[in-house]
Amino acid sequence: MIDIDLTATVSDSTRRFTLATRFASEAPVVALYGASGAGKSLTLQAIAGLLRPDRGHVRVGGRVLFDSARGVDLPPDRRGVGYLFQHYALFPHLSVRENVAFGLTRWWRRGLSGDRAARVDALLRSFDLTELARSRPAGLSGGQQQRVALARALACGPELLLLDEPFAALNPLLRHDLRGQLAEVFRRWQMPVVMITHDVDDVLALADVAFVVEHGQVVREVDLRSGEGRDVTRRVLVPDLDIAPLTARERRVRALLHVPVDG
Ligand SMILES: Nc1ncnc2c1ncn2[C@@H]1O[C@H](COP(=O)(O)OP(=O)(O)OP(=O)(O)O)[C@@H](O)[C@H]1O
Repeated sequence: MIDIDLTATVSDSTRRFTLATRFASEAPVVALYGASGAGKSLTLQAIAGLLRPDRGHVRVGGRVLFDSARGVDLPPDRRGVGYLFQHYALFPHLSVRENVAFGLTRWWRRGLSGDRAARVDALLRSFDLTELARSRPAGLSGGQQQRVALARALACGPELLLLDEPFAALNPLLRHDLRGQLAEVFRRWQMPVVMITHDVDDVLALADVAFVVEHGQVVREVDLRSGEGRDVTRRVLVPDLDIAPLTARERRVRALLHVPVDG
């Protein structure tokens, strides 16, 4: 269960933006969907503890991560949250293995103990990165970089995974293929996910519930679990099916999200 109700104000010398976001869901995969600048990344940062809200609460699976009324404000490293940054933010001077190990930062500085080294190796295997372990990120494909970033986000054993535009760094063809892979990661790791996107196809392929964000506020909730189930995810995994016309469900979801049916 994720339960968010917060307000935050960010400003610099020329701009001021107010976030007043509120949503709650028990769905495994929640999407925050909205246009660029709507306030999605700031919401994710507030959940992760990278942005301090003015007031409100952030609760995840019964744990209180932030509650202004109760004086609770856990630091990022105690929130149990894995964060996949937009464009992945891999460290260019570190190898794949070192990047993944960085998810265990505090121990990394003093070297990895046996247990943690084993965990990193298991993550590398799990994301099919073992053979790339000594490579630098610049030499990797977009999909490989995404896998490194996911492995790093999962290294600390988080209870919630936050994904900021997981496909933003990829070309459209690769996005299509990697949606299926990400759906597989969600199934395998079985942890709640909050994903932000401005692509309706990400929502259709991956989310159970979508919250539409506009001007710093959640204005609409769309439950994608009703009706035909996860047929759209199957269509992504079987690309040939993608040439089929939109299903009735896709049309309904696009209408709810206010996306043109041919858009
Ligand atoms: N430190 C800041 N000072 C002033 N304005 C800011 C600051 N940080 C973000 N903003 C503004 O707040 C708004 C919301 O930003 P946010 O990054 O959450 O948008 P977003 O919905 O994630 O957009 P995108 O999809 O492009 O990443 C934007 O207009 C942004 O310019």
